[in-house]
Amino acid sequence: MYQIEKLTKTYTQGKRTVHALRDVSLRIEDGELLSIQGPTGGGKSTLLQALGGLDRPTSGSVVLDGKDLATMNDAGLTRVRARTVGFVFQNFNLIPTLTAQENVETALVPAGAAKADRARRAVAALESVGLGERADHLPGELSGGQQQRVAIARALVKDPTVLLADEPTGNLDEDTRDEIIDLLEGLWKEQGLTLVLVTHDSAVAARSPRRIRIAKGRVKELTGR
Ligand SMILES: Nc1ncnc2c1ncn2[C@@H]1O[C@H](COP(=O)(O)OP(=O)(O)OP(=O)(O)O)[C@@H](O)[C@H]1O
Repeated sequence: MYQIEKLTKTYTQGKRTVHALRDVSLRIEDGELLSIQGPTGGGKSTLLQALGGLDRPTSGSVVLDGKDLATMNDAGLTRVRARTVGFVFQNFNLIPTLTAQENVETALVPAGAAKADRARRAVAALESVGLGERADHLPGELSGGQQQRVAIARALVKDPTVLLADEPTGNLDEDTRDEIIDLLEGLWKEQGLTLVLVTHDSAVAARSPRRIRIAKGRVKELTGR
């Protein structure tokens, strides 16, 4: 469970101070599927980065399973990212010179998994996203939808409890978008994940049981909680 209290993030751009998040308070239950919508520059990615311990807030707290990511030391944050939280991005962020399997295996290195264990788990993760046959393909030999499947396998191979997805369908056509959302929804249900999905796409957000909107750094519930 996430308990976020008075989360504020400011950036300095030259002489200007940008308030990316202003006093955001939010609770996200275990196993919840939450989508985040809002205009560009509203603070969506900043919130996701705070949830994943990728960036420290200016003030406030982000408590995940009783531990505050806002004040945790670097070693603690590395552990959270290695074990507890998986990320999926709009641009897939695969390493172009590594095969699909090798890309997935990279996620197991920080937690110290042995080579044989990494290989076995990476193949199983690729199978779970329907890409068992493509394990030895390079990203450049795969379609956008297939590359995003590899990225999803990489995010989930470490058995995280939380999956954070930042515009995961932003670079895909409508059919592929629907396939990827079907896949994420299926994995969310099967694995009991907490899934937080940033999306510009109302058709994607409409499938979430809970939706929030972030604009000018402030959060509004759209589903009447
Ligand atoms: N590293 C940074 N340095 C300075 N300003 C930043 C930085 N990251 C984000 N910002 C600013 O913070 C505000 C919120 O940005 P954020 O990326 O969270 O918005 P967003 O809702 O995800 O937008 P988009 O939909 O375009 O991705 C914007 O004004 C942005 O310019």
